[in-house]
Amino acid sequence: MLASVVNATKSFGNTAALSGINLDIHAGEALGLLGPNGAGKSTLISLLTGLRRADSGTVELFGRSPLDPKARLQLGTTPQATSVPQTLKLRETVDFVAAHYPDPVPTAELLADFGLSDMAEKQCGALSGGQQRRLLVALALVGRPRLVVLDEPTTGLDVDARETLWQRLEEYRRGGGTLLITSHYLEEIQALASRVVVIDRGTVIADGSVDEIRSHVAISKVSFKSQLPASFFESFPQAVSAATSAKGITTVVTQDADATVRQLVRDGVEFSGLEVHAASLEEAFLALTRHSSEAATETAKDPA
Ligand SMILES: Nc1ncnc2c1ncn2[C@@H]1O[C@H](COP(=O)(O)OP(=O)(O)OP(=O)(O)O)[C@@H](O)[C@H]1O
Repeated sequence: MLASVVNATKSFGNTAALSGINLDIHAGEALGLLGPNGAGKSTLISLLTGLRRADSGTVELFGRSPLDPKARLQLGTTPQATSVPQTLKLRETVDFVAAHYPDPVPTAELLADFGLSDMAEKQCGALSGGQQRRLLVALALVGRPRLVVLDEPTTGLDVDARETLWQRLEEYRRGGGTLLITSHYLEEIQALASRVVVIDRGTVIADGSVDEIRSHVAISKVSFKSQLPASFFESFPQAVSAATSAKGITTVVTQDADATVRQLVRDGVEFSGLEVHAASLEEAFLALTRHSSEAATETAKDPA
């Protein structure tokens, strides 16, 4: 195990950012951390990277305290909203960070990997927003870290730039690296993560592969064209809702797609263009976090 958080709490004044959270990070995995705004993701990362201390509980990084420089030497990180030194050249910036590590990636190689070779002699202040993000992720990798922690690494990047960064991160992982990443882009988590942890209100509410997280929310969508009104399908067994789009496509949200399709046939419904979709990661995520906040509201309303 590379890192562990056991029963950690962290409050800021009266706000409990983390309330007894547990998390293990295993070598070689790409762990995607998901959660709504304010769920506690950045706070959790700040404990793991030694930027803050937990109020209670234990946090270990490579079997040591995350505050121990020996642990931090094996860690690469790009915190949310970091900026680059405006007047240093790119090459100087990479050299400077590389000098902290025993066996850094050579500067020219790293800049080439991230498509920044042409900019090597330019000042960092001249970089576009997307190039800055690329440089920051490159800097997280310069020390050949065992674990890379990235808090929303591709926010604000266009699709091409994002996909280029994903490729670099995949290569890092194929080379034996471990990744912890938060993102508001669910397709990013879907593309990169081998395991997904959903946190809400400072605790873990789901932990599994992308498919497992989706299956927590046993919901599918059955779509087709028919002449019947959507309300006809609402009474189907296991149906949750039904609606017809402007294009005349009816979508039945159901807890059992097979039962819905069997019922269509049994009722002799004339349908065409049948499609069945599993819930997306986004739908699963929304359902999980909505459920968790509704439960919390219920508890607050009824303290008994
Ligand atoms: N320095 C701070 N001072 C006071 N409150 C804080 C501080 N840092 C975080 N919080 C509070 O702790 C809670 C968790 O915040 P955190 O930044 O960890 O969430 P997050 O999941 O990273 O959110 P986001 O997705 O918006 O980045 C929030 O209620 C936030 O307002």
